[in-house]
Amino acid sequence: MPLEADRALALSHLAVSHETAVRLDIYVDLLLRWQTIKNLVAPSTLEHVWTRHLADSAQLLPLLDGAHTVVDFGSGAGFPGLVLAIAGVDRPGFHVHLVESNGRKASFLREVARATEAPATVHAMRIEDFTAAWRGNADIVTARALAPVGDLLDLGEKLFRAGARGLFLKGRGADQELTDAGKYWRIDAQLLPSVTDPTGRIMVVSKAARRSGP
Ligand SMILES: C[S@@+](CC[C@H](N)C(=O)[O-])C[C@H]1O[C@@H](n2cnc3c(N)ncnc32)[C@H](O)[C@@H]1O
Repeated sequence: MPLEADRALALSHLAVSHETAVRLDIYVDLLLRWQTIKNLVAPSTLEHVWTRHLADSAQLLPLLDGAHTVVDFGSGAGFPGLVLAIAGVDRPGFHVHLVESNGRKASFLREVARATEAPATVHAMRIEDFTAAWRGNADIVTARALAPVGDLLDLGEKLFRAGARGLFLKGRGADQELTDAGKYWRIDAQLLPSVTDPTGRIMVVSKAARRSGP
């Protein structure tokens, strides 16, 4: 499918303003430019960048409720965190923290955030170091294609203990991940169908507490 048709399909799923669509265009232009030298996403996904990456990320928007602060673990080229920041630009007080340890990807994230004026801060560091130093509040933790939910809960324990909810874009193994993590965590979670991927699931973790003892 040509890029223009993929863009039209993605935008038909997303209720975004003309201004947001323009910002997303800037994002995609930069991604295509940087990709030739920095290899930021799997080349096979570029043809469907709008549906595969942007619309996939943006489907979390309605689930943010009134969240002000989002922390995105392992942002890569910005999915889902940077898309949420761009699409949420008009929400008062909204801010997304993008945590990405790869320096080349972090530079790209900074460049897109600057060019789109997205309310985002890039933390070029390991998630473990970020959470250890984190002193703020987080309403939501997001992640896509980073780790099974049990590992995400380990990484974000401090944030979940303080009341953050999790929004994780998952594949077909989401049920099994919850079963595995349930050995160590008491989890209130819901699995919603992905709008963009028939095998995908959106995992909504409303509460997670580590089980004590064996
Ligand atoms: C498979 S990519 C997924 C990127 C993006 N979330 C997406 O869905 O396209 C995982 C990303 O997480 C980053 N990452 C992995 N472990 C990390 C850690 N402990 N701290 C910070 N970033 C990490 C990697 O550098 C990589 O960019």
